[in-house]
Amino acid sequence: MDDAVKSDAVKIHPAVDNGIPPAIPGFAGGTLTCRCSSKPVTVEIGSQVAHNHVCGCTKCWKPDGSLFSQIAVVGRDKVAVTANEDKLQVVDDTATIQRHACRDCGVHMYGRIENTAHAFYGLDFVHTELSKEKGWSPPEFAAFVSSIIESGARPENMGAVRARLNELGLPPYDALSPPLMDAISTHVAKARGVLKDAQA
Ligand SMILES: N[C@@H](CCC(=O)N[C@@H](CS)C(=O)NCC(=O)O)C(=O)O
Ligand SMILES: [Zn+2]
Ligand SMILES: [Zn+2]
Repeated sequence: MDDAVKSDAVKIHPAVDNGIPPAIPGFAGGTLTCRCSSKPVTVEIGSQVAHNHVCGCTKCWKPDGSLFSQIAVVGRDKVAVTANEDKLQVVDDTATIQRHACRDCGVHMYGRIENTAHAFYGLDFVHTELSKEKGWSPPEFAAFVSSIIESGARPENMGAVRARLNELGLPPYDALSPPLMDAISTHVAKARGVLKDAQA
């Protein structure tokens, strides 16, 4: 990276650019609200989230001007739409993750996997920055980093982006983190009967 460029000149996501607040022990959820000034969609999350991370893919919702999204998982039984559900529509019904977005402001309120055979079936994907509550589990890694190029990021800046992610304590990966990729492959191997005694 060019030493003349201050590393914090690389903006990753508003929730991490100025330091990443820690989880609060015992934190048990909150309310996500879309960006509409009138009749906002609200979604109640009834527990702490897991596997929070920033994602560079083109499919996850990003705030305006952000290189990455911030996304975590929570049990689907802990997710309830509590207002203006009629404004939600699925962005792409052919995608593995069905992202339910507000049709007026475009914010994704939750993503759901409906394929019962998928390794992550039972988990919904949520953006905790849509809540006013403090104490959510912070992002722990960066996923699909190379994919930011597909949204227009300059390939020659990728070194600086990865350096900044490392500096923030968000190790960069071009898919999910190794433990999550291992969990997916373990699930597939078990389903195919090629792995019978794994613990994961
Ligand atoms: N390079 C692709 C990667 C897309 C991708 O595979 N995204 C991951 C991380 S969210 C995924 O699991 N997608 C499933 C889906 O979008 O349904 C892009 O940026 O669009
Ligand atoms: Zn909205
Ligand atoms: Zn993504």
